[in-house]
Amino acid sequence: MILLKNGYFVSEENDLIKSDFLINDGKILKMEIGIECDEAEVYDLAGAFVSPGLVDVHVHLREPGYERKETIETGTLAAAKGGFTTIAAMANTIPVPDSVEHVTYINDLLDKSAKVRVFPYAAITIGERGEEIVDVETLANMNILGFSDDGRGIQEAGVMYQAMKRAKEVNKPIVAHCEDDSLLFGGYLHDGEYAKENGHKGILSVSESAQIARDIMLAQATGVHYHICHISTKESVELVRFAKQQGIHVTAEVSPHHLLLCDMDIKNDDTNYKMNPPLRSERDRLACVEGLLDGTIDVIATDHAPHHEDEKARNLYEAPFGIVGLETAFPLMYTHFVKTGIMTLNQLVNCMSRKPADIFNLPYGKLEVGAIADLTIIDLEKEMKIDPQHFVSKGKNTPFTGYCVSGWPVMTLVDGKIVYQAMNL
Ligand SMILES: NC(=O)N[C@@H](CC(=O)O)C(=O)O
Ligand SMILES: [Zn+2]
Ligand SMILES: [Zn+2]
Repeated sequence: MILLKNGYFVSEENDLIKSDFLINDGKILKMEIGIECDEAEVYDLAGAFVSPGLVDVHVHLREPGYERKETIETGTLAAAKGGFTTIAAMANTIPVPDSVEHVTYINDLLDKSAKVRVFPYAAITIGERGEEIVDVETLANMNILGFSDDGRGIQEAGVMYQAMKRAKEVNKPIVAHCEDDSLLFGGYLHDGEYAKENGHKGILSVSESAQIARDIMLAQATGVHYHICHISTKESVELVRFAKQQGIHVTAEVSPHHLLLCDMDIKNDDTNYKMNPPLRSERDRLACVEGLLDGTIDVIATDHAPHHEDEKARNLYEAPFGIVGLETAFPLMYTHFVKTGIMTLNQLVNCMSRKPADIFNLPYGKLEVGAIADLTIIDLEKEMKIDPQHFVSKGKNTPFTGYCVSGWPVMTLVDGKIVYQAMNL
């Protein structure tokens, strides 16, 4: 039994409410002030904030296959340190989880090494090659969150249509990285001011939005739950807004970096600003913020994409796409969106915990008596500079080095067990 004393949670009305939390057998047993319990291990939260455990539906753990970049152990430790209790692992590993054998192998590795709850995605197509669809009906029964070929778009409309039809039948979402390869023209940064001024090849916004437009029509035709990964352009947001108005079952995520940065924030061709989709224009960034605030975009997902230092040391053209995010997402969002009054703390908790659980039909993201005891304790006052050398992730590739932010997670509980605890708590 664990007793957390003197915490605060946030109500739907965005009021901070003082409470103790008694946790037993993986559940919240009591939630009120003045709980006493002799048998419990007691922790004084000293006024810290208690959030339902954060949920990240878009993480690259890299294992199996790319253990040099990250392992299940280091990636899930980073999740725990960042306050995430449930994460979903993308399928661009070696092997790709595209068969019963490969999904079983990955689930076994997760059972052995994961420090937080992890659901893998199964791929949509064999080898994420966009051609042959996986055995959707069988894989749907294997503890997977949904189907995704993240890292690549599905180029053929017919392949996507058939995958959606089959996913709909088994009640699983299609989680889509939207990118039309025929519209890339060798680009590797957003086709905007920074690319032009510095002589780089640009990625058109339409390479994302054109595929989203296609897929929204396919989602309407099939009735599948279609979830869009890392949305980044104004046009994409407008398409999702339209789709929701039509009653099409579409959800979308946005990453903290697309909410915080635009292409003009790139400094000195630093590859820590290179990710896919790229940092877009300020106008796109503002559209993403607006979309998140009005509910067009449902959730925040980090797209934690660790790479080795050697790989990121290459030039902008040659370095791989991707930045880490698990250990900085909450403090960045809290500091730049809640403290500035752009969104409420309750809205942030909704976007990072309740809604990601809800849209994927997971029983998490709840802070109430009887709920599963996935809790994140956050020191909203604690201010600290982001220093990648302190990351537990193997990936140090962040553009946020030196940002002074507050709202650091200090304790994370999964199923009522402490999986992370800061030294000073
Ligand atoms: N986002 C990225 O820039 N990179 C991701 C792939 C992806 O999410 O598309 C990766 O696996 O490195
Ligand atoms: Zn992607
Ligand atoms: Zn990704």
